[in-house]
Amino acid sequence: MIQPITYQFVQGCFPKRDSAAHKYKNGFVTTFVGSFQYPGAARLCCHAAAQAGAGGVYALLPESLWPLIGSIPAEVIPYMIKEHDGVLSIVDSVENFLVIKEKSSAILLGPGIGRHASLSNLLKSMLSMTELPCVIDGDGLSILGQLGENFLIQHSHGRWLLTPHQGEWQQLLKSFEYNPALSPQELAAKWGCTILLKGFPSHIYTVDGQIYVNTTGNPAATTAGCGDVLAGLIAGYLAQGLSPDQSACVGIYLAGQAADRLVATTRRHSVMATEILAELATNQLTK
Ligand SMILES: NC(=O)C1=CN([C@@H]2O[C@H](COP(=O)(O)OP(=O)(O)OC[C@H]3O[C@@H](n4cnc5c(N)ncnc54)[C@H](O)[C@@H]3O)[C@@H](O)[C@H]2O)[C@@H](O)CC1
Ligand SMILES: Nc1ncnc2c1ncn2[C@@H]1O[C@H](COP(=O)(O)OP(=O)(O)O)[C@@H](O)[C@H]1O
Repeated sequence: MIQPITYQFVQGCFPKRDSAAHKYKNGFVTTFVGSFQYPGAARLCCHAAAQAGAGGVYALLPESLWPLIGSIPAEVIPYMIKEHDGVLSIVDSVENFLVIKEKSSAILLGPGIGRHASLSNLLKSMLSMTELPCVIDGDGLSILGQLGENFLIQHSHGRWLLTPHQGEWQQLLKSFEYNPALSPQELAAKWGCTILLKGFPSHIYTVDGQIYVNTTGNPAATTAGCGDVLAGLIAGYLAQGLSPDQSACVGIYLAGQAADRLVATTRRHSVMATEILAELATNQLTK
């Protein structure tokens, strides 16, 4: 049965914060997002994860982004990775990843990292070295396609959440040599991971066969960067202890609702990713 995501459902999922809370109890996110080509992806993902309430956000960033560090939110803790001729040092990346993942409770990989051949080994190492729940989006999905279906099945164990748009989904199926019409419901169970298939409406397919359908959102949010905000939000909730299914439902509902409010108040046909963030900062969830 397909279950609509409702206000009550989302409200019931929100993390509770008690008086003994401190930042490490609230959960940190380790992010590997953005590149010289896509600095905005780093900015949007990290901002969204912090705003969702993660205790902190670590960002593994290529050293070429250092001149732009001022555009990354001040709350984010950067770990700059050495590069040789524009290629990230695998040793440096993995060393830093090992340090910060120990202090984290969720990982976000992929948006805006690019698709350089060397990233395949890098992502493989990171994904093999952690048991933490992990959101994989954007270029991370393309690289996952190269790593193969068996790698996904062997490592996901219900902890990974894939957030493709239709283009990324079709590409992933092609990489795994699947019929493009294959049901995401069957694949979520086979792969052992949650799949959030973005579109209108967006659907969430869980490992145990449940399907959720989002009830918020509109095409105004089909602008570059809105997916990065969504991925960051989801990772932020994942870090605070929500399950991959809950994090996906909460993230997509909130981002869609923010876009709905913006369209209703501005009467515009289009919204920007930074406007979604600003809207969520003022109104997280409305009835
Ligand atoms: N400000 C930034 O730095 C931004 C960085 N981004 C990153 O840029 C990288 C490339 O992202 P792209 O999404 O452009 O990937 P691609 O460069 O692979 O483009 C997507 C392809 O899929 C096709 N497609 C089919 N259905 C689609 C759908 N529903 N939505 C989108 N495309 C569809 C498109 O026609 C296109 O050929 C990703 O890592 C992404 O995270 C983007 O999120 C945009 C913003
Ligand atoms: N047809 C649609 N109608 C409404 N919302 C959509 C539609 N397609 C995508 N979305 C939403 O718009 C955002 C865009 O995501 P995505 O395409 O991944 O953008 P990007 O990767 O460029 O940031 C997501 O929040 C997604 O849920």
